[in-house]
Amino acid sequence: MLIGVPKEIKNHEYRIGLTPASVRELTERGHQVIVETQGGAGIGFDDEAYVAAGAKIIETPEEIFATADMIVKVKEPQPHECRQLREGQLLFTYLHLAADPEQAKLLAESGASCVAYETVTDAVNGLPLLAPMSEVAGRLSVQAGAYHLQKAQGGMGALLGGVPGVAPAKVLVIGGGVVGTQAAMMAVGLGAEVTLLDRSLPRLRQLDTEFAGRVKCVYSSSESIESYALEADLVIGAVLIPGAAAPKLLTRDLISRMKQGSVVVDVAIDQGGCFETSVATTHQDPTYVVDGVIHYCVANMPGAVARTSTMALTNATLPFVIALADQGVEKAVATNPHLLAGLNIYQGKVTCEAVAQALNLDYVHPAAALPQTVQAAMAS
Ligand SMILES: NC(=O)C1=CN([C@@H]2O[C@H](COP(=O)(O)OP(=O)(O)OC[C@H]3O[C@@H](n4cnc5c(N)ncnc54)[C@H](O)[C@@H]3O)[C@@H](O)[C@H]2O)C=CC1
Ligand SMILES: CC(=O)C(=O)O
Ligand SMILES: [Mg+2]
Repeated sequence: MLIGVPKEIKNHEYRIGLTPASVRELTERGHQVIVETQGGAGIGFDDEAYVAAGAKIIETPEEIFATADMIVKVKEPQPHECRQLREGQLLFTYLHLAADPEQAKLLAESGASCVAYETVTDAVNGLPLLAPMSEVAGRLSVQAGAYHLQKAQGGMGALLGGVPGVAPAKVLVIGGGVVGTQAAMMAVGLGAEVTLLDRSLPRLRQLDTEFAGRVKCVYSSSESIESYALEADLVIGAVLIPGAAAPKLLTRDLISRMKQGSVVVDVAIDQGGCFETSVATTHQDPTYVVDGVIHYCVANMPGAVARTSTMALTNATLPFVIALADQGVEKAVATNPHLLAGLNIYQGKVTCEAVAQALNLDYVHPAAALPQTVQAAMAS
């Protein structure tokens, strides 16, 4: 298969879909890989490293989109990238379609098969291609929050850990999955007073044991969200209903009653955000203020530490890239239900139920969208 890797074009996005090490794995299996010139240069993967791994360097993204059988990216394609996709082509990247009707429309119109990293599943109810970036974003969320609590950044001037004689700041983490757990761990490490809310009792039990009393693990309800948010210096939004738009858990009214100079970090912004006042921001201009509360809503937080993130992401995506390249999309998803869960758009049809629901579009079960011959093979 001819695999194409264009340079990422979102604001301050230096990650890349394949490292030279992952290119080598693919070329050793007989695949061809084309990489846009300077695609990994921002994080120390220069063109020579890709050539040494067996890739060919291509001058323009247009040539990559025009020739590759599979496009491997990191962030969701931007509108002019979507328009270059074509029928029969395979796109493998983050999509976050529930919050992005325009992208969903363009991808459906392209006729391409689009597999979203964030809805690929695993055998233990996890999201293995979201998890590494959630680990990064969870850890970063506390760094971002701590920074913006500083007076010169517009914050109230609080130090997360306090000092002897002065109480630590209060951190509220809403959602105790991968992002929330990593955020709580970092906040504990910095000495903050941490409360974590989740709606899953098994998850709360597990975290209560793991944090051994160092984090208050509380059931998430409108009441608990309100009472802890009003006391908080930093709130981190880390909820997810896979594939779906994030529920709005902090209302505008509640935000208006929070402490002046407090900070909210909405990590769930890529699924539309879990605070009513959240609007996606960029690394270049990451924050804005609503009613005295600083909002940090960067939709590609891991891009800030792009070298670590690229390696963590490609460690997880490579086995799936190999499966897709070796078998082609139809056979790969037909033989792996976890990859099938990643199929969001197939030849114009929306094949992820949560996305279809969020965007009020017709849903076709992914297995039913595949060609008859593949369906027959799946049934036997
Ligand atoms: N902004 C960025 O750069 C990045 C954003 N993300 C996003 O962060 C979000 C969280 O991701 P993960 O931690 O990997 O998801 P996860 O699935 O591991 O955890 C989500 C948690 O939210 C909980 N939850 C659901 N509804 C809730 C509610 N009403 N109240 C409290 N908890 C609730 C679930 O029980 C689950 O424990 C996702 O939207 C993900 O796409 C992830 C990486 C980077
Ligand atoms: C998950 C995601 O949106 C990111 O890594 O940018
Ligand atoms: Mg600003």
